[in-house]
Amino acid sequence: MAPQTPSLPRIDFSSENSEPGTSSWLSTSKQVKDALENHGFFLVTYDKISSEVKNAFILAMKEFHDLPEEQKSRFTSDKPYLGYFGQARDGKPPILELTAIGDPTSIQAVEGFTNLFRSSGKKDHLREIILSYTKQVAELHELILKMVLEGYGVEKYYESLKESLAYICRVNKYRATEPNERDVAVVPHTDSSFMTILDQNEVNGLEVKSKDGSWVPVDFPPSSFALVAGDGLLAWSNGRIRPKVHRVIMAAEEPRYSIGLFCYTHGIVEAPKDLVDEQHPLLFKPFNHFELVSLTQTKKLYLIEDRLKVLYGV
Ligand SMILES: O=C(O)CCC(=O)C(=O)O
Ligand SMILES: [Fe+2]
Repeated sequence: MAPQTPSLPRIDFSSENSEPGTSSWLSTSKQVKDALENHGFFLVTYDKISSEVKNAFILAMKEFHDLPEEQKSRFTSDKPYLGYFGQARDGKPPILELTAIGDPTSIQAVEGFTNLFRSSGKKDHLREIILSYTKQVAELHELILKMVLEGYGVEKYYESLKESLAYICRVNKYRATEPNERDVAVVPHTDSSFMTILDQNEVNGLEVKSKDGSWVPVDFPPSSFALVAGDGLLAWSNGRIRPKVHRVIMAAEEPRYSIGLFCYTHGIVEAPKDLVDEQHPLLFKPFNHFELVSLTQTKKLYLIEDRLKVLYGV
């Protein structure tokens, strides 16, 4: 039997719980808010994304990673956080190769990626798979965001926030490890996104840091996704939601594929005035979200949990 992760909150988004306006919607929104404030993390069961769509997406990414190094490396961008990255370490294949596609719900952006493949049949097929998967996970993001706003009684801001959302899809491939090899493949960090939805193949490896400092391995139940709070939610909630520290440990006979759909805003991140009062003075100056992403990368603030305070603290 798969190991249980009892200390991590799990929320069921079956259709009757995620229909806006119903009483179950209100109680699910409360669960979302409580899980985010207490853990910065939850597992969500959501059966609207079929296993066929998910498996086709993972297979497509496997095909990409099976391409020769030279071909993969041609996927680049002028933005420091997009493109393909994979570097051999100590003469061994890299433990982690990552591929970050900006704006992955737009046809043009996805074509920038699928154009790496030579056959036009393959390009069309991959484009459809990527768009189908990322659009459905983006819908899940929007549902969660709507619940967060509902939970704080500020759903009036939902439409304008939704209009400004921007996504990055990052696929991580972790190679199988050798017997007795146990690699910290992704060091402890928090995400600079508003929030991130993580999905994976059947190989575990993600761990989240609990309040007592211990590491809790995350086991993904069927049809579930992990929701990780990032810096954007910290600023927007005016300190009520803390980003979750997480890492990846690889010790597995099979490669692990994980997919992160990182949710950002195109514009400025700031706490709504309703969440600022005498008990909750404003903690961060309004900031441009993609400036934070660039600074995190170029100033090497990736590992600094308090980077928002350092950069934009009031
Ligand atoms: O592979 C995972 O499960 C998590 C990866 C991660 O934390 C990240 O890409 O920011
Ligand atoms: Fe992360």
